[in-house]
Amino acid sequence: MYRVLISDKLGDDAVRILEGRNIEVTFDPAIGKDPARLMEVIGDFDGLAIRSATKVTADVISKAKNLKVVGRAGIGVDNIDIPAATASGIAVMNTPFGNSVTTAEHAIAMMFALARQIPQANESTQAGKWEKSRFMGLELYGKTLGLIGCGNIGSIVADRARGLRMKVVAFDPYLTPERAVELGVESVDLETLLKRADVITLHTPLTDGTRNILNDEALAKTKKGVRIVNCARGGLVDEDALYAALESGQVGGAALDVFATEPATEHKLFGRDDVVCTPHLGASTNEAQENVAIQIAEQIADYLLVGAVSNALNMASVTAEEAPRLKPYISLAEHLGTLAGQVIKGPLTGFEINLAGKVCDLNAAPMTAAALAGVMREQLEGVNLVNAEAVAEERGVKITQSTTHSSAHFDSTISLTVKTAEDERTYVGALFGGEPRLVRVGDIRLEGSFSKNMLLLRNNDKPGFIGALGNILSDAGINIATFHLGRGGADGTAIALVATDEPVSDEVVKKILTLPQALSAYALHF
Ligand SMILES: NC(=O)c1ccc[n+]([C@@H]2O[C@H](COP(=O)([O-])OP(=O)(O)OC[C@H]3O[C@@H](n4cnc5c(N)ncnc54)[C@H](O)[C@@H]3O)[C@@H](O)[C@H]2O)c1
Ligand SMILES: O=C(O)CC[C@@H](O)C(=O)O
Repeated sequence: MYRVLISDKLGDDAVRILEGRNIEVTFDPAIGKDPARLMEVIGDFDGLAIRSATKVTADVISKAKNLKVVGRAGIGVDNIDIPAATASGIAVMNTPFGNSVTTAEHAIAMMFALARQIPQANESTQAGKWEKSRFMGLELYGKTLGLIGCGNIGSIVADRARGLRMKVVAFDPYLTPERAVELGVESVDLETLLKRADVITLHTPLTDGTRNILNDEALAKTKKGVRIVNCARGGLVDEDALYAALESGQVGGAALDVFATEPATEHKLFGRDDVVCTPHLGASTNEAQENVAIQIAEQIADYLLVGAVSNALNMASVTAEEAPRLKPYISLAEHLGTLAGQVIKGPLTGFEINLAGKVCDLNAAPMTAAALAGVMREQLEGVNLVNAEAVAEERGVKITQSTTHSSAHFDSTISLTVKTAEDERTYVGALFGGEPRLVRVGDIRLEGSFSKNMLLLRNNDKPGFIGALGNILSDAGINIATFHLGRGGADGTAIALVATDEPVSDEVVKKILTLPQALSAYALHF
């Protein structure tokens, strides 16, 4: 039974869904705030579901010996060390849409709070003051909203702002002209946005390209009195620069849901009349939390139980519908890779995979990853579908994928060619009744299934070899389970694929190689 830890506050639906799918759940939001405890317990779990409090650091990952998936109920994954997770073969998923509407609404609410000073007016009124003349607001109708980042949340903010009859300009290097037209926004460069916006709202991830995107220099280019809203990530706005710009009046007000350091319990921007703050509440509605809890629980369960991959940040997607169809082909690809990995000597330099026939209709990425993982696992520990491509790329392996829509003798075949500095080998496999079979080695056709202990032999196709081989194996107490022959190599050679009940030792392999017809012999395990 798989075990999942929920280490942050998450909607109850997550527990119900996971348990309903026969997964054991530990729900303890205190663990997310206690890194030492997280390190202590994480080794017991196959899955981890989090929000933003739990920090999945490289240290945590190093202790997560059974962990297969980290699911972030939300969007931002800056609390997860994704390269470390990938290196350990752990899938990282998020729920990119579940809280978008709620967060966009928070940004709009923050814009209104700033424009009409609602928090300050509320506090003053409830304190018994009636300061009607103190709170002169800004009408948003006809004003220009500058969106920095126009993805899921930015687009919804644009839509709501247009409903308020604001003009929307957007800076987003990835916004296509067609999408801008569809959204009714004007796509502009950052300089233009800074110059024209009455209110600027940020909706980008925090990356090297966006960190401090509103710094001293940028704020100096804005309209005097501009309002700034940040419901995306702390660190997008340089907080010292913002403080100075508020002091000088260059910025007329700021509404911040996020901070460079969180939780932000003390801050130089606190206590100002021109600043409105919330404690990272963007996603905090029952609706959004229910959405993300349900989505992440289903994604984690689908991944662990079915092999389906949705919204993963470090591997290709596989739908729950295609996962069962892909499964036997993934197994075939992995068997071919495992075979190849046991035969090659020295580091892998090139890897080619060709899908032929009906298999071309399926998602190729998991098959490529499985075959690569199979090859490399023989040389490196801990390679799996999640990290195979990254590990191969790191080692400079040239990966080539191709498809051929017809397959000569089979419904579908997977062909794998592996290259090292000295060698190049090709293995082709197909499915028989859903089971993986080897159907070609180099240019020699054969038809053999994979089993736990095997011998792969190449010999000159001359009399006496099979009898002598049988004698060596029987002298070593090894029983032959199945024997498949392939003949007709261009160089007059034959291939034998022999399944044995017992493993074949190196010593026995050496004896086989003393036979005059023997060209190569490999003891394989699957
Ligand atoms: N406050 C909260 O509680 C809360 C809730 C949800 C999401 N968020 C945050 O909101 C942000 C946006 O989320 P989203 O779902 O819209 O993400 P998204 O990926 O859909 O959109 C981000 C957009 O930023 C754009 N972008 C990237 N680099 C840019 C750059 N240098 N300049 C301008 N634009 C750039 C991208 O092209 C993309 O369109 C994320 O940081 C997310 O973590 C915060
Ligand atoms: O879980 C939260 O409350 C924060 C969510 C938000 O920052 C996100 O990135 O989805």
